Amino acid sequence: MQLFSLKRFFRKDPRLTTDVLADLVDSLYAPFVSLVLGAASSASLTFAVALYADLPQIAYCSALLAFVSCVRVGAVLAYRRRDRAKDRSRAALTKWEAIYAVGAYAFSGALGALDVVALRDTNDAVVHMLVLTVTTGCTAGAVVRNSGVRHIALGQLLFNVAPVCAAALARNEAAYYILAFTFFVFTVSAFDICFYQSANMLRVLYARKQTSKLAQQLEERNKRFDAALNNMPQGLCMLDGDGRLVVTNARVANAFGTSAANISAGQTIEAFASSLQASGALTQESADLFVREIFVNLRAGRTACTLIPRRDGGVVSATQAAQEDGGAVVIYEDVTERQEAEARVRYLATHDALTGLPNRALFTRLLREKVDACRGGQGRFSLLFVDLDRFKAINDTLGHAAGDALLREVSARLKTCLRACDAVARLGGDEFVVILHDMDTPRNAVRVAESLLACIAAPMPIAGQECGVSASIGVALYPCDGADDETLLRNADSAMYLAKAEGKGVVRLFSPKAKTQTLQGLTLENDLRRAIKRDEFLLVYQPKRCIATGAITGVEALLRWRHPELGLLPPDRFIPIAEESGLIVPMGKWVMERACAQHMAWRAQGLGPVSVAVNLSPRQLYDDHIVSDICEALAKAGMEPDWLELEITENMVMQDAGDALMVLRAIKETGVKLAIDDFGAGHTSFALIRQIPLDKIKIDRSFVNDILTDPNDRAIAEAIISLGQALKLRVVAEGVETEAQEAFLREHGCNEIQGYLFSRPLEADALHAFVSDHNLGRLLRMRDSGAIKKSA
Ligand SMILES: Nc1nc2c(ncn2[C@@H]2O[C@@H]3COP(=O)(O)O[C@H]4[C@@H](O)[C@H](n5cnc6c(=O)[nH]c(N)nc65)O[C@@H]4COP(=O)(O)O[C@H]3[C@H]2O)c(=O)[nH]1
Repeated sequence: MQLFSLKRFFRKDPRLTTDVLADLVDSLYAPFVSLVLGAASSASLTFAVALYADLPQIAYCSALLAFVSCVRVGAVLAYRRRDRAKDRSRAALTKWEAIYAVGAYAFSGALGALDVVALRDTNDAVVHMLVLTVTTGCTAGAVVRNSGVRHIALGQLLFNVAPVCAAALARNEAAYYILAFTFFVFTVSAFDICFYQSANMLRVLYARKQTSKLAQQLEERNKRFDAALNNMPQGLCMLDGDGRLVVTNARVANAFGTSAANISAGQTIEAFASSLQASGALTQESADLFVREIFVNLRAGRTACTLIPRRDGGVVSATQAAQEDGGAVVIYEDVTERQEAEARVRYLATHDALTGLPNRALFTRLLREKVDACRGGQGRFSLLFVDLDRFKAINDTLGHAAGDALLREVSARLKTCLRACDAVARLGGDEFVVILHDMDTPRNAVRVAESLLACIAAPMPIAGQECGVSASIGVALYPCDGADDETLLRNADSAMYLAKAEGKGVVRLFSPKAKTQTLQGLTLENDLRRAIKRDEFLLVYQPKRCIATGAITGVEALLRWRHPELGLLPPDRFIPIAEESGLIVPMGKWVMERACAQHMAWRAQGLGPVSVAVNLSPRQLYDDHIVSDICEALAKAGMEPDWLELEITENMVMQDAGDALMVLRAIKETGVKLAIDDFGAGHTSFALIRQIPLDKIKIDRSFVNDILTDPNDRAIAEAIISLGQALKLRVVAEGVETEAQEAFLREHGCNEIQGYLFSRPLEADALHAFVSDHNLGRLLRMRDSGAIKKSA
């Protein structure tokens, strides 16, 4: 069927790509020698025939043949000289194919003409034989040579053979009929060969193109694979089922901190492990683990991850994934940093970052384990709840960095004072807890707790200054003060609360009383939160008297709390709670506003010039809004600032020469007066006092109390008065109860006194009446003594 499918034979393959067309055109022009030799031999032979037959028409044909051959040789030379790079377009190729086809058809036409002339014009059998030999040879050559381009091969076949057959039949002789038939058979066979050769050549060309395309794709894929392999952050090894490295990258060596020379494809995993060991990357043990795990996973065909310790302390993770062919892919990664980070996270989850002590979470676990271990009479222990006294004030005064340093110092001291078997933890803030192993009697537990107190109380250098801090400790014993961890901790906390309530800096054992006190403390704090809104606070005012003139110069506003159930509470019952909880800030603001308003109310009622003093707490001093709060209180009342006096305590400025001074100067700039309260009780350096913009010093009540009997107190009082005089500050003595005390103070140059001698703190109306009476009495005394007349 193929043989007679002429349409198909002539049709160009639709898949014919430009590349393949180029190869086909090349196949036409490439056999140069055969073309030259074929042309030369056929031309010379036909010339010889022409001479032999002595027929000019044969000579013309052979001349035409020679001419066409020369043109064809020229075309081949031109094709070979062309610029291949530019001349690869489909149009150019089609042009060259057409040039070749014209040459081939012309050559065959000339040959066919020769055959017709020879068979028609002569009966010489030798001429016929020579001409037909040339035709047969050229036809066979053309079919073989041009079979890549079928229409050229077929065209030549037809142009060569058809004239022979026609001329042979025209002779009307039996022998020439046979000749025509033979040529016909030859044509059909040549046709078949041409078809086969053509198809085969196309197949080969397509296959070659496909192969080169695949090779190119493979090369590109390999390049991509290599790029991916060498640029991935992890090391990769592909192993065959026998544990031999098939593929690997340089990162494997990096992960083990060794050179890439130690690893190569084709190596067994044992050889690889040995080279890692020899290079010092792995210990013998790690190398064994490295090989063992790979084979275990290979055999089980499972995916698994192994951590391989390096000799330098690093860790490499090997994640092995099984492959279908029995091999595996292993990803090696240096996870040293990740492991360290995880360890750090684990550490931080259980330890306090500031002090390095176990945190609440770890301590809760330790305490629970301890209780479990001691359950059923298996053991006893003590739990201490340690809370620093006035830590918040210290933190606020000296700053957080100093507070942190103090906490670190305290935890270091606690650790040093305890045995290795005891445990200490920081619950948060300034709260520490201690488990005293085997400490089963109250006496022993208290003894250790007191030694901790002493240890904490020793002066510590914080922020470049000697700082003294005390702590309160509550003690609960297992199992008598709590059979489970929560109860025990709660009871130790209650005992600590009792220690705070009973003066701070002491140790208290848990008792039902401690529990009640704690409950009261907590209840008070809750009540305190609501007290401002419910208007439960009130101010009382204690007058101050000028020693020289006897006039009331000012009053000190003192806070009281009218508790709905507990009645009137003095400040020492609630100020410490307010300080601890921070409620002192809004409370202090309320006091300032109320005192200013009262001062203006008295003035409106005709009371003479009486300044009003208000106590400031450390928390207030370091509150960002203190200056604006002062201005607001003055503005609300419409009061001039120099009638308001703010009393700060010595401790508030004791250890800070920076922040405290800055705030105090800003306060002073508002125009209010500043007094230092309880002077002498702290450790303020005289150098520091000089830097504070003060107006007044108040001698602490504790010195005034025994001023006549205790030489030390007397010396201190005298020194304070001298200091005040030297710094040109007014000196006020607090807590003056007797005339003898007043006489002493007068004699030594003290300016003012405050105390029960002439007045307790009074409510606003009572104070108004007191000052009016006092002034009236004074006027009368002055008139009686003639002082008024004299001055008038
Ligand atoms: N034994 C005796 N005591 C006398 C005598 N004269 C006065 N006092 C008492 O001494 C305290 C003087 O106040 P302070 O030193 O500022 O000491 C105050 C002050 O530090 C604090 N406080 C009172 N009100 C406030 C306030 O509004 N804000 C702040 N932050 N603290 C306040 O509470 C402390 C105690 O205040 P109060 O209980 O009112 O006690 C007052 C007063 O009643 C006397 O002759 N003999």
